[in-house]
Order: sequence, then C-alpha cells, then structure tokens
Amino acid sequence: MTILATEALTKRYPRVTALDRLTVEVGAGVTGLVGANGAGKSTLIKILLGLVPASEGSARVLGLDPATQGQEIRRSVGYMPEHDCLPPDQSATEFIVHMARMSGLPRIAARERAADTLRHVGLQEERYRPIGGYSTGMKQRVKLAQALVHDPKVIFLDEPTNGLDPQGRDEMLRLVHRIGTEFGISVLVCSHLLGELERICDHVIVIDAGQLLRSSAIGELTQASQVISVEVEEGLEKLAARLTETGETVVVEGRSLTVQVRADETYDLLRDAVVDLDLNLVRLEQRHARIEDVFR
Ligand SMILES: Nc1ncnc2c1ncn2[C@@H]1O[C@H](COP(=O)(O)OP(=O)(O)OP(=O)(O)O)[C@@H](O)[C@H]1O
Repeated sequence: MTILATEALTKRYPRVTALDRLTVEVGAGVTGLVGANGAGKSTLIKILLGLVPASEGSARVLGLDPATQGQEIRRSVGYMPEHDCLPPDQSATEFIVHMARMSGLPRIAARERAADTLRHVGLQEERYRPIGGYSTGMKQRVKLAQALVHDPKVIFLDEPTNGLDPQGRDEMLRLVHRIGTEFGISVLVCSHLLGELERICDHVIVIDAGQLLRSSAIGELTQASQVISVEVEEGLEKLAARLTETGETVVVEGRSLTVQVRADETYDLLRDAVVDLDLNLVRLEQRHARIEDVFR
C-alpha cells in the first residue's frame, strides 16, 4: 500500500533549492528519512502536509493532493514538528485535550482520548504540571501525544530524538517502533542519524541537498554491510590471495582478514579456501556493520 509518493518534487527558496526533483514512494510500516541538517527533510514534510507550497512537481499523501487537500491530509496524518511549539503555562493534559477538541472530538471523548494518548507516550503524574517545567524528553512526549490524539492513519515525526540523552533516545525510538507495530500507524520519521533508524525502520530513504541518494528496505542495507572477520594461525596472505582470485573483496587488517559478504556462497568459498590451503582457523566472526558504513 502506498502511503505517500512524490514526483520530481522541487522547492526553491530565494537562496537555496531545498528539494531538487525528488521522486520517492513510501509504503506502510516505519520509514526513516535520513539526511544531514539542511538536506530538505522538514521542507518535504511541510509540503506533504500542505503547509508549504512546492515550486514544481507533485505529491500524494493517502491519495490526496497536498496542494489542494491539505486539510483532509492533516485530518488523517499526525505531525510532530522539530522545534519546540508547546504552551509553557498549560499542563500536558490541558494541551492535549485542547488538541483533541480541535480535531473535532466532543468534550468527554476528548478527555478520555487525551488520557489514553498521554499514557501511551509514557507521561504519568507530571501531565498535570505546566509544560514549562518539563525536561526535553517529557516535552518530546507531549509533542508526540498531540500528533497521535486525533487517531491518525499516518504520522510524520521530525527529529523526535533531538536533544535527548542516550536513555531518552532509546525510549523514544522504542515508542516510535511500538506506534508502527502495535498501534498499526504508518510512520515517517526523520533523523540525521542513520544508525538510529536502523533499529526501528522497515525502509530507509536517504536524501542529500534535496536529492534522493537511496531508498531501500532495511534488509538490503544491512546485507550490503555484512562482513566476516577471519584469523588463521599462519597463511593469512595466502588466504587473501585465494579469495581475491575467486572474486571476493578482502582487506588484511593486522592479524585478521575482513571479507565482504557478497552472497551466501561467500561463506562456502571461505570455508573451502581454508580447507584447501590447510590452514588452522583461529577465529571466524560475522560482523554486522552499521548502515552508516554503507554510505561512507
Ligand atoms: N522558509 C525558508 N526560507 C528560506 N530557506 C529555507 C526555509 N526553510 C528551509 N530553508 C532552507 O532549505 C534547506 C533545507 O531545509 P530543511 O529545514 O528542510 O532541512 P532539514 O533536512 O529538515 O534540516 P534540519 O534538520 O536542520 O531542519 C536549508 O538550506 C534551509 O536553510
């Protein structure tokens, strides 16, 4: 199922082209949108929500056109913006109830829905205190709650782990993953950290300077980044030469040899080479390189 698609989508600001003929398609599940600061992630999200007009090209979100149907899109899509946008003098409960009312829920239903949503994002007693006194992690949870309170089909999360310490980051990533799996809501999550998204996404889209670098299922990225590290008692150079002859990509690193996993047969070729050359194997280890390495 296609959640959203863009076709040659372009956004020009007076001094910079934020999106440059971007064509992508996003399916159901959790999709990561990765790019350095300024790559165009926030601009893409704002165009998809109908908040900012594109200069050229087209887009569809849940079959709707952001250029003319922004309001319908925002009814079905939750949005967690990157920057702080919360009223400091209101409690999380007051704010989320207000947002639920704004989405059209009657008073009692809005209260119930707000309480459920705040519980899901992990805000407990503190939800009755003014937001101004919250930690960054708590504020991020409130922003997430307001994106979820109107029961969207899809949510767009712009850098949800920004400003969080490692533990807060882990908790937020787990929460995003739960939203995508247990709640069945499709997620488009932005980050400038590719390694973060590896843990929670089914699919990753990488953009740079507004252009598409890559769009792949997570399995393809991690397969491409698998290596085997081998140590033998003697004859490392002989082993390297033999594997190179058979078409493998190998690098000698000190006392061990790193072999790129090209396909399943790489394992067989390695085993056969060790046996043929009569080498004593000391260590054979499969390493799973992080997906950042794929783009180095
Ligand atoms: N309203 C605007 N007016 C002019 N230039 C803008 C505007 N909004 C964004 N830009 C520029 O467009 C480019 C892309 O910005 P965008 O915010 O989409 O990037 P990003 O990938 O979300 O990065 P970040 O995570 O830092 O926000 C940047 O060069 C930015 O300076």
